[in-house]
Amino acid sequence: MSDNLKRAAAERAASLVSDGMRLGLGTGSTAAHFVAAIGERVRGGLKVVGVPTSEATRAQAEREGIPLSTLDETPELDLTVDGADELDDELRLIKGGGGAHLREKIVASASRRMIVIADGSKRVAKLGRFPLPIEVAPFGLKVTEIAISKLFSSLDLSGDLRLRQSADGAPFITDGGHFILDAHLGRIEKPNVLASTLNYIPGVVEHGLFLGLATGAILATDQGLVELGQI
Ligand SMILES: O=C(CO)[C@H](O)[C@H](O)COP(=O)(O)O
Repeated sequence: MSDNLKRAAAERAASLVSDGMRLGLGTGSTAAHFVAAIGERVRGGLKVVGVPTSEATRAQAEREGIPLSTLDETPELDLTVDGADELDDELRLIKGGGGAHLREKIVASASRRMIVIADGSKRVAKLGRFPLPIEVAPFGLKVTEIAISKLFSSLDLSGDLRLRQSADGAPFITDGGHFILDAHLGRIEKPNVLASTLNYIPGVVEHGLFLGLATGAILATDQGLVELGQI
């Protein structure tokens, strides 16, 4: 998707922001346009406070001059705007392509509204084409991997689990100091069952299925913006 379309979705989301709002600031290339748009408005006098979902977003928001807070200081947020790797018509998401889904999920769960901004091609009939990111503790990696594979078999899911690597070939390390296993599943028939059972596996820190968190979506397409849910 062109950067102009990402920016258009982000600017529409930024137009929903008003004085006094406590904002969750998402992570990724689309969310970065939202952070830039909010920065511009802050420099024009908008009064908001932001809670970043990653160290990268924190650094960008600081450069933009957006006043920042933490969830400990500000545990209730009015609106989170974030990107997604996949979404379906029930506003169920796969996130974590950028490896930030642990903080993204905590921030979204602290928000009254979560609006997804994304490229229209990320809208799917069934989740799972995008590999599901599963953040895991480095300790006992093999044991956790085996437990996840057994869970997949018991749910009739097949596909590889791949340890995410950085450009230098070393394991990718999240902001929380964990690894990510990307599950190449193809299709996820029952996201609710998979989401809840993954959470029971010791060693799984958080997965990228966001269910019941997004309240709306703004999708950028060549034909214009498409809005889903409550905006
Ligand atoms: O979940 C995420 C990061 O963990 C991102 O929001 C997701 O990967 C989408 O990124 P982009 O807007 O660059 O396509």
